[in-house]
Amino acid sequence: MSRELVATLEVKRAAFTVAVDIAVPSGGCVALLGPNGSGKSTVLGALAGLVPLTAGAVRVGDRVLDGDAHMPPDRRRVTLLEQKPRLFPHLSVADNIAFGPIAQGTPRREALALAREWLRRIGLSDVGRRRPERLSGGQQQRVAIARALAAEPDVLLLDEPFAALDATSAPIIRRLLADELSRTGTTCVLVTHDLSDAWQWASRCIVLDAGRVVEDAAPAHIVASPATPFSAALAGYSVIHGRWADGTVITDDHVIPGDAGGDVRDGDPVFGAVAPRDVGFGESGVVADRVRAVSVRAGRAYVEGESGLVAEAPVTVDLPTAGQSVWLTPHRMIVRRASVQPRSSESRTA
Ligand SMILES: Nc1ncnc2c1ncn2[C@@H]1O[C@H](COP(=O)(O)OP(=O)(O)OP(=O)(O)O)[C@@H](O)[C@H]1O
Repeated sequence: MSRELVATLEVKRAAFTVAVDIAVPSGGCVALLGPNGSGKSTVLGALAGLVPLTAGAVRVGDRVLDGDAHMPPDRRRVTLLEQKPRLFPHLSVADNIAFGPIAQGTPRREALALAREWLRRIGLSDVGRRRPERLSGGQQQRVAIARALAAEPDVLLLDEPFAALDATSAPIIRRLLADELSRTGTTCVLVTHDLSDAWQWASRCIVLDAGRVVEDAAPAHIVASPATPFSAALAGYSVIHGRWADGTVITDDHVIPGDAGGDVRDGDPVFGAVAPRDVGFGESGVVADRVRAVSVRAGRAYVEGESGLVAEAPVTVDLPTAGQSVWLTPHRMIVRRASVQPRSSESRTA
């Protein structure tokens, strides 16, 4: 049975409009990324049937969820898992997990046996009779995952499911969810602010800005060659904004050489993406800068200039301090037009 998700969404929320096409192959995962307020949760709400479409259609396999008619959320076999577990407070943990199967017609005794099996799988066998309020946040999120998957949805929508978890719970829950998604072959859309999660889970990343798709590419492509300032910053590059002229990016204060694609013309607004490892610093160089901050991580130092450039260096060298003048030299800067249309060469499908 195919669980391919194909959606063409248009949603208007007051002055805000989302217009997005999404296709996720059966059992696959697509990541939705974008700045705050770009429309990611609205897209998930629309797919779940919680936010009405102004126009468009949603299909999973051969089942039409939106189009000529609107299928209500509880019949769509599409489950939304958010940052907060949102368990039913008046039901026991086991009854929370059994809720979906019972609603779908599974006899109560059988559904509770299923819930016990899920509790064993998530390492919480001894808490089935408790109310959710007596569990920690991480335990509640594990139960929320079990409740979501026990209902055997065709599509699981994940809205930053790891964001509220501590450093101990997060990897356990990541692993649990990854195992269960691959075991059950559930199709998945993941909203995240973490490119590592997108890299690990998704075959494609769709980047939204102001309700429209501005980038649609494989995670590896976004890491190597980000097409928007947002994804460049997400991938760990320093981002410089300016205008392109004579092989350089001209900012208010600096002139920085870069490598632009053929579609960039003199005078175009552009952004440059520079990896810290590609920036040197010293007493002479390309950009006369002032040190904003110096940080140290895993034996490497990061010298951040007021220009926005960051230089990586060994901690053994004589490091400058904040406020000190320094010359920064970017050896390689990817330059792209600042307002990017969706990549026409990339298919919208995953
Ligand atoms: N119930 C609502 N009524 C009207 N407008 C709304 C409603 N919910 C969200 N919006 C607007 O829709 C836009 C997109 O919001 P949305 O929550 O989808 O963004 P997001 O990308 O998920 O943001 P974040 O990363 O902060 O969670 C915002 O401008 C927001 O103000």
